[in-house]
Amino acid sequence: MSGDLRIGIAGLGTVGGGVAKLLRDQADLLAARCGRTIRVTAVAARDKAKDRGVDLSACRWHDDARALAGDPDVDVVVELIGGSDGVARELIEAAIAAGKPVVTANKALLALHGTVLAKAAETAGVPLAYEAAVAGGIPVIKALREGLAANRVKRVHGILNGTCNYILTTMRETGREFADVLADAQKLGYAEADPSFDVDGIDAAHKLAILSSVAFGRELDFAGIHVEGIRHVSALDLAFAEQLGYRIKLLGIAGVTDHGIEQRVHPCMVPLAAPIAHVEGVFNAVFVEAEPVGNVLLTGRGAGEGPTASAVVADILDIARGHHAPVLGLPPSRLAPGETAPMGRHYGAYYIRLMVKDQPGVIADVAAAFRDNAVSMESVLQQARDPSGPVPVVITTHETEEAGMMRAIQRIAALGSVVEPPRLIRIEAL
Ligand SMILES: NC(=O)C1=CN([C@@H]2O[C@H](COP(=O)(O)OP(=O)(O)OC[C@H]3O[C@@H](n4cnc5c(N)ncnc54)[C@H](OP(=O)(O)O)[C@@H]3O)[C@@H](O)[C@H]2O)C=CC1
Ligand SMILES: N[C@@H](CC=O)C(=O)O
Ligand code: NA
Repeated sequence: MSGDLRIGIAGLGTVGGGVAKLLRDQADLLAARCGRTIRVTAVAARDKAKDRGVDLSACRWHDDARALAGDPDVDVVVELIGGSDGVARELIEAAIAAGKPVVTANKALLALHGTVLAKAAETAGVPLAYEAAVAGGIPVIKALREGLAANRVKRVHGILNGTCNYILTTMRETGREFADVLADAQKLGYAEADPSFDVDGIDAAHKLAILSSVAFGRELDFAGIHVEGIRHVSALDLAFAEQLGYRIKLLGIAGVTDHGIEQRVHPCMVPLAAPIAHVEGVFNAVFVEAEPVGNVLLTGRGAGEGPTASAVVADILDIARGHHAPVLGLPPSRLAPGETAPMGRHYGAYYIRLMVKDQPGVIADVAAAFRDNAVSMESVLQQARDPSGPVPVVITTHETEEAGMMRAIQRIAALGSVVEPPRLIRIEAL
């Protein structure tokens, strides 16, 4: 490709609008960096009349976004609609079939159909770029696929959802309620169209599936990921965590274990001494452990208009320069099958908070449930004394296998003296 690079943008919301503005504002810089002018020639969204904060009157408008794939004035299709099926998927498939490079931020689509789409793109010989889909503005796909290409990755973990990190940080700092803080994240443009994707850990799992595929050279296995969100993290747990020398973060973790590659997303107790404990607000972080490089920590903004547009435009620039790497880091025929180690085999330490009736024998019953399932307690904390109502009891354990821990928790939950479902948070030794 030479001459002007003509861009068609589907979706003009937080990210699409941001991309149009960034291409306008940095036009000279981008042209200097790739030796070509990058122009938006066509756009599509639902509402033609909506003000996008950028003049798009010179662009062709398509009522049907899928028509961008066949528009003769579009060289590159940028999909910023979202959703794991429907128009976004059909547009990307049509663009690949038409031999047009695709840039997308759509992690939901890639997590579920990434292997098939990557194979289609490789077969057609067209780039499928998705830097914005994982950790927004942090160039983590480029880092793993290119900068760290000489390494064998052992483990990758990170804060992959800006909305959850913003909520956990703000709840801890201000004592405000979960729903109230979530509404703020939605106003700031961080949250997904359906915010339950954020708070239930699904968005982080989408990103982890992609990250893990690129890190370990495997087909994606979103269905195999163990996923828990942050709805049950209470102000009480946030405070106990600090008291014990931890901070609670929603982490995505993928790593090599004796039972295969583990993939899990859940709230974690992270030691306050770990750098990731201090990644706050909408910031994301990705920590890679690899040989021979050692440890690499990347941090930056994972959501919002500017950071996400930054990643989308970097992908466009790569295409303008004629630079592209295999979609998932390896030719599709070399990808290993995507299989995930069973969560029951996870081996780690745990924080458990019980609300119990303050009466004799409670701790003995709890300790017996742990003993019978080979779980060794590290500490027990009961601060308040209140014979009239339930009191919190916090237990931390030594490292143990998850399956035994779950059997113990089931037995503890059934005790008459335990008045609420036990709260369990895994402790990560980072
Ligand atoms: N927001 C963020 O911080 C980040 C978002 N992403 C991803 O980027 C993508 C876009 O997200 P975001 O910009 O936040 O979403 P928004 O909801 O802000 O924007 C979605 C856009 O898609 C348009 N749209 C929706 N349905 C259709 C359709 N059927 N045909 C044509 N256009 C349609 C909407 O049109 P209209 O405006 O007319 O309603 C809107 O312009 C998603 O995949 C998301 O996961 C990735 C990283 C960060
Ligand atoms: N909803 C996502 C947006 C970026 O992917 C988040 O909060 O991180
Ligand atoms: Na990124």
